[in-house]
Amino acid sequence: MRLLLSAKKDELWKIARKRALDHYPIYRQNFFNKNNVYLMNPEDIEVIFRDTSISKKGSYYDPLRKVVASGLIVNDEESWHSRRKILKKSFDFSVISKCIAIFNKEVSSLVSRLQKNINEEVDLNLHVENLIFKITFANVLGNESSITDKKAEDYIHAMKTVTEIMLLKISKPYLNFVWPLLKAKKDEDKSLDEMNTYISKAIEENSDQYAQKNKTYFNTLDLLLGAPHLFDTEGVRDEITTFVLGSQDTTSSALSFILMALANYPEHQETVYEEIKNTLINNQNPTYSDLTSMDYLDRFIKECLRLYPPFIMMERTLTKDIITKTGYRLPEGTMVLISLLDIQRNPNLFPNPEKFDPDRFLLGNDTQIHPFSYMPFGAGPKICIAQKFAVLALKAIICGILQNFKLEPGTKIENIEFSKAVILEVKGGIKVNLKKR
Ligand code: HEM
Repeated sequence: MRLLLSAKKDELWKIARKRALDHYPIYRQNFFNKNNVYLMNPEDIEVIFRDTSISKKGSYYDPLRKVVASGLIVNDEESWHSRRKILKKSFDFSVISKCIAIFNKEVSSLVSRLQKNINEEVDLNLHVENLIFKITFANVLGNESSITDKKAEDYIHAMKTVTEIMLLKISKPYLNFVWPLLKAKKDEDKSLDEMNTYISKAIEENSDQYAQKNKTYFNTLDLLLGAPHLFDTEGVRDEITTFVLGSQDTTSSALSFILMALANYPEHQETVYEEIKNTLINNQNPTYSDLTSMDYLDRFIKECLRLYPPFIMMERTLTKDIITKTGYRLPEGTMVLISLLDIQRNPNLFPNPEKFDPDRFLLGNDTQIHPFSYMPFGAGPKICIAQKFAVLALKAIICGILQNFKLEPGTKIENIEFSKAVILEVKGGIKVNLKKR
């Protein structure tokens, strides 16, 4: 333990990766007197993730609770079930198929902006932040007209401060004792206030749509306002903030790594591009069915999310003693950590794990993959509610970019070093070179 504490942050990161490789299927690491167990065997994980009566989301998620007290992602109460049932309707076919027009509009304006960067090395993440915020928010409100670039930027700025502080609290839980004295607390309160004011105003401005009669289409806000017995004023705000927070960094991270992989593997980029060209013959915008029909793009994204899972770690705290399938006794109160980065690169679960091979996910080959060994969107009843929406958005953005640009590497895969964050990032960001198609 002393050895661990004295090592530098980078060293700790490497030690954690090596431990995961050396100690499959399980290892323990005490952290501030807490009994933390890393599980890697999919059958062990399945027991905990399928049965919500034996575990809950524990203190790992506390910093998030400060931001979205009752939001779905941290809700372990009875109400989770009924709230999720209602919110799930936000991602019904009738709703997300309508979002494709918004995706296409935002992607077109991104492409126009990027035309100015031809032959330059760009960090595309910086360019897509606004786009991701706008498409998530437009889906929630069913209306994008009230979201100006300036408003999006201000919100994203406040959200970044809050997420950085969340990371600080997760990595240094002992700060809790002196938190009220720190400047970070003031920054957190100010940014949270800005976020809440922004969302409350958007709710107020868009609530009148809900009152319209004979609606055939219900966006997230309609669904929330239509169930006041489940969502009070704060509940509505918490769920909307949860969607925005849950979407922003995860989707940006996924996109950055996908673009890096496209740029670094030109043969795969060509195959993806051919598929796009053959589907969108007149270089038109994709429809919902175009996006769902692109199988190679689908496998390419899956392989990127295997090697580069945006949500690095999931956690559950046991509410009962259990014996794992591999025979270990874990007492009530154990914090179980699921490191997606390690599990999805483990050679016991993925042969030749470092090889970039989208065909692992080819129909037939994918039967070898245990669903609880590949979980970029989580697994079990608490799986990401917006998985389909996120993949469609990623596909629409990639279509727009590859229809107009050829990508060459700025950042080289062999040189990347991950930042020690909650959401997967590369130190110094990911850069690609934009060439004209
Ligand atoms: C590539 C993008 C995304 C990734 C990789 C991702 C990943 C995840 C993961 C791993 C979980 C499970 C966490 C756990 O069990 O501890 C989760 C849950 C969740 N995600 Fe996503 N997510 C993405 C996009 C989105 C988007 C676009 C939204 C909203 C519009 C969203 C909203 C949520 C919500 C509300 C939950 C909690 C669900 C529940 O507990 O019932 N996510 N996500």
